[in-house]
Amino acid sequence: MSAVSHTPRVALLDIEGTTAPVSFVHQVLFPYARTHLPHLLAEQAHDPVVQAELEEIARLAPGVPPMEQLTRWMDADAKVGPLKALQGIVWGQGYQRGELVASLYPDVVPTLEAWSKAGLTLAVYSSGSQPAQKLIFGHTQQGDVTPLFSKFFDLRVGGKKEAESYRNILRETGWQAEDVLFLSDVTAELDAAAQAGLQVCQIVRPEDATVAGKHHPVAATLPEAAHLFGLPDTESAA
Ligand SMILES: CSCCC(=O)C(=O)COP(=O)(O)O
Ligand SMILES: [Mg+2]
Repeated sequence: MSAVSHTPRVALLDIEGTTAPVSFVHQVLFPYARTHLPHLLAEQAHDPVVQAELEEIARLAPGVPPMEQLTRWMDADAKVGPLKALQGIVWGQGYQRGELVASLYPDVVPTLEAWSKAGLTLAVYSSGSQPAQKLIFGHTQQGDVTPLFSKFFDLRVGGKKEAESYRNILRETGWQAEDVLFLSDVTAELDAAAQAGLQVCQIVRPEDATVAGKHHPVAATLPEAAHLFGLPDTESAA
């Protein structure tokens, strides 16, 4: 049974819990950043990009030593611009050294290839910084899959639990709200996107023990979401 009367033209995808396993983000990426951020701050504090983020930390948390503030944010899994930007820089060094390779759920690349082939526009909206998004999709076990995506949105459009952020994405792209399908594991993000008029689907991955909400269509994988929304899945595109 289809969940919609209007077939989406754009798929806007979350990362953690939707395209990349929560375990990869929390057990590989976050610990890697926690280990390497002190060295980045010690060695590259005068790099203009790092310096700009340190200034932003000082503005948000006056008087708190920057590494202490970053640790507080990491402990709280806070989605804050300077933390996300600096994590992205550290991850970039990790991918470059071959110490990080990104894991995606196995259904992601085949399904996105099928959607792209069918003419869908694909885009990412994650709390991870735009450079970090390009890094994760640029260094997957399946190679560089960034060419699948037309747009990468991060916290610069606003937080993912605020409807205004999705309106900002619509304004920036000219997409019609009803043409866009937002896929995420987090119900508060789906509530905000739905409030802005987007179609939404919760991705509930059994391996991540995601809890299904009551108000939005639910799928365990991207091919399952494809069936709900009248999109091609891997098999029908082959
Ligand atoms: C770019 S991968 C790391 C994602 C990240 O830093 C994060 O906080 C998870 O955010 P998402 O919006 O993808 O759930
Ligand atoms: Mg998520």
